[in-house]
Amino acid sequence: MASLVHSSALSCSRATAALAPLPSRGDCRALNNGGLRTDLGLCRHKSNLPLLRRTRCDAFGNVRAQAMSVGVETKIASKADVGESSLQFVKYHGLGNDFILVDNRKSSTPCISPEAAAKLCDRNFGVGADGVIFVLPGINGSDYTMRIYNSDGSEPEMCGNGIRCMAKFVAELEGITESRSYKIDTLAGLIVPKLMDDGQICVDMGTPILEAKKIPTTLEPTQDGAVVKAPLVVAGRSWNVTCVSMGNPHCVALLDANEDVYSLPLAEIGPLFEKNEVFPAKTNTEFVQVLSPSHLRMRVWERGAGPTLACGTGACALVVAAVLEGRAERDCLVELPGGPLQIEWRESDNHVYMTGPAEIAFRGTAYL
Ligand SMILES: N[C@H](CCC[C@H](N)C(=O)O)C(=O)O
Repeated sequence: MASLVHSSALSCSRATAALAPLPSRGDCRALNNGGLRTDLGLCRHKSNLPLLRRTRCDAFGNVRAQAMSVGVETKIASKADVGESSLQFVKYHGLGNDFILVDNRKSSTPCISPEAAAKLCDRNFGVGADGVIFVLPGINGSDYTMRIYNSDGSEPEMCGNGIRCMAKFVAELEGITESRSYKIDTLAGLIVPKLMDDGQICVDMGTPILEAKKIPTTLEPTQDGAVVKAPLVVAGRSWNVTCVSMGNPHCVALLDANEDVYSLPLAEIGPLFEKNEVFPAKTNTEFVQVLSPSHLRMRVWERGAGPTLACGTGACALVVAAVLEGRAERDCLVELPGGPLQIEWRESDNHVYMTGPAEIAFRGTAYL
């Protein structure tokens, strides 16, 4: 599938700079020695997007000293280059955990397939994202329904950063600017994000699930039916893991106090946890350094998405795990590679509350 992305963020830079005299085709070819196609007298920006007009490109396809016009309505984009259908989307992120959001309110099923979603998530040939989130009509009294596909096309039950982004997106669709809560139905049950006056979103993430077979894991329970500090050998090391579900499965490995979480070979060990046989539905895995009883530092390897800059359900799961292991208080600052989340596992109602940001990045049209 040729996927060309027209991004208004790019096209809005259309004519900001005074156009220098156009180089001849040769200049473009000579400058553009990255083997990029210029047979139509056009450079292609490094993102492989066609530029409307010849322009100076450096060897890496970077546009230089010229405004660039980018878009699928380019005259050269033949039908062969552009698929038959397009998809309007808005790109949001929660601490760098980024998502393509789609207004799907007219139907109760996602408008594109998991395979198409995976292609859109490709960071070279698509929009690039950790997942695609669809806003569907509410059911059983909820305001909306959230469905999400990971960047590998798999469908998880829930996404913490994603539901904060969805709350912001829905408020934009409705033209809401004041603080309000939404009841959002998910495969993990009813989740309630609240837009706060300060722009943050506080989400009632519901109750953590600890029963081993409901994680699910085949690890033997160690504490009241839960898997707490259980040994699991991965990559030749025996880890102590605690398993928590926030609707989606999490394997939490709390490190010794003096071990730097950024010293771990995440790319090597992440997949070995994700696809480990003791997790029949695979798992998200959080590696945690306890800086203090109320300050935890984490890295994550996500099921179906790999290393991400943040994982909201993971941050919730790790606070529950750290409390169960007696290493943290119930209200913690969780430091993720993309930024901080405030997580509270409230004793009064056994619910976990997550507070953090959600930011819009750009709007666009994707061609499928
Ligand atoms: N990859 C996760 C879903 C996204 C979770 C994460 N991005 C979050 O913010 O909670 C899974 O397959 O369970």
